[in-house]
Amino acid sequence: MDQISLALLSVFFLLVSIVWYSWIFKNWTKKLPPGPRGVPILGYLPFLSHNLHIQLTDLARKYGPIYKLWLGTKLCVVISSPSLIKEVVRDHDAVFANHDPTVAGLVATGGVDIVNSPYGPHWRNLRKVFVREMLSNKNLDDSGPLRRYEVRRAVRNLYGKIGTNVDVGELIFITEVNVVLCLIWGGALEGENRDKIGARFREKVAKFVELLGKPNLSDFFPILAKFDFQGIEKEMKGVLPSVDEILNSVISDRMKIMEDSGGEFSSANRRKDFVQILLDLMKQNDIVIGGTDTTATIVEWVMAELLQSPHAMQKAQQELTQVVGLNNIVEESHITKLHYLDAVIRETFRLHPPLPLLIPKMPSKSCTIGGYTVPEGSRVLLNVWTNYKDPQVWENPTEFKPERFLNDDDNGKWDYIGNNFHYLPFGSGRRVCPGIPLAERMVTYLVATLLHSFDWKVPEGVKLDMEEKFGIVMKKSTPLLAVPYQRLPSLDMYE
Ligand code: HEM
Repeated sequence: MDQISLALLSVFFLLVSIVWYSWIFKNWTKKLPPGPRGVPILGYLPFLSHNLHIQLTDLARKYGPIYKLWLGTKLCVVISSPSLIKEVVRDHDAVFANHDPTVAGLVATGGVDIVNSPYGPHWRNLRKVFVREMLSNKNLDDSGPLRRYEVRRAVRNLYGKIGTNVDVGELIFITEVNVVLCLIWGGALEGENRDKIGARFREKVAKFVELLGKPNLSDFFPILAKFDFQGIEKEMKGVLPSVDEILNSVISDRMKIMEDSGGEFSSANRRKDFVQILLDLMKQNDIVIGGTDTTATIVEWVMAELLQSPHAMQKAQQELTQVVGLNNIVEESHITKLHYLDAVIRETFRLHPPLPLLIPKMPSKSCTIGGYTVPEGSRVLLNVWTNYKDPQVWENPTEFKPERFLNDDDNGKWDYIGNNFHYLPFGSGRRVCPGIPLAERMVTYLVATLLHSFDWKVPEGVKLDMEEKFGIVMKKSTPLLAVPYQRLPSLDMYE
């Protein structure tokens, strides 16, 4: 850092102190939640650990289910009991309907994508078209053959790798990218592009997601944002062109095909504003990135848990033999009959929720939660990870036990749509994940196919590492390597 930057930083800290203390004074009369003190100006920032979900859980034990952290000038409120989460996403849903985008997120998307758009007409239009047009039951049913094609392609890809180490996350990522690309644009990565671009794309997406979640001084001292002291904005700007370049090549191919064929976009019954919204949606990388990274991550965790619990792996495979048969291959129509596998997936979502703090929310006005004031503009983290480890609700919470989701009396109790505040892997309320119907189908279909077609083993001499690495999307700390062995009498059915 040069002299000028240092001088600027000193002036800045002086100004911030004034603003900070006057803010504290203004809010003195409000009953803010309890929380650790931290140090002047920086607040709790210097104490944040890299495994934030665990640290926030420890703090909840000390300060209770709602507490505050000062991170620079930003007040962060962490909420972790189901009853208080309900107050946020059900009782005050409209007030908490804004996400709180990071500077990196705004740089990446311009703030006009579904995830980062403020709650209002633009967001409502995008979301409505996305849900009604792209993720409708009809569109999902119509795109079934596309998913089948992609999943079978992944299995064929595995033929050549029998007996060797496979990076499970990478395999699933490329498959899922193509599924989402097909669903949104009707186009996918083809030919040599598939493996070459697919791997490069994954690397860029990993960086993109990492930057989104990285603690950034610009977020905690907005006045500092233009200096970009940590260079996160610069790094994001460096990653974006590669991500866009890959996506744009698919988009422009599809646009050309649609223009040449005078297809559905020019049909008279489509209103111009609707077409514009649809085109806006199609250009959004947040959907492709959000949808693929989360799905690949949970499939990797499911496979890791099953490799660690051979008994559960065997039970899931027995169910597949019964429902699908060894001379047949898995179809999406089998999914609703795979009850044990469904429990395995729900249990994995509980142990390793891909978004352990959901997406940070920002109240549009001050609001009372659990008797405490949550001021307008603060950052609200809903720590669902903590809830899933609560021994009052989950017996032996750290144990992988799919059976806990197999109680007949629980019909619908553990759904994904956010009605049960003890279990919210996809969030809840107005901003609940709109991708649930696709995610649910894809995760089950992918895992079912992998388990039905192959037996899986941990590579010789490798110790299975189950450590989590905190981020907006919480991944395995080391990628899962596993070795496939042929399970079906013949793999010709996949040709
Ligand atoms: C395992 C898979 C997935 C998980 C765990 C997941 C989880 C989530 C969560 C927790 C949220 C935030 C909810 C909230 O703020 O309360 C979210 C939002 C979102 N998800 Fe997903 N998601 C998954 C797959 C997908 C897929 C496949 C798509 C699209 C193809 C998708 C698109 C989105 C979008 C667009 C939003 C933002 C919604 C808004 O702000 O209105 N997700 N997701």
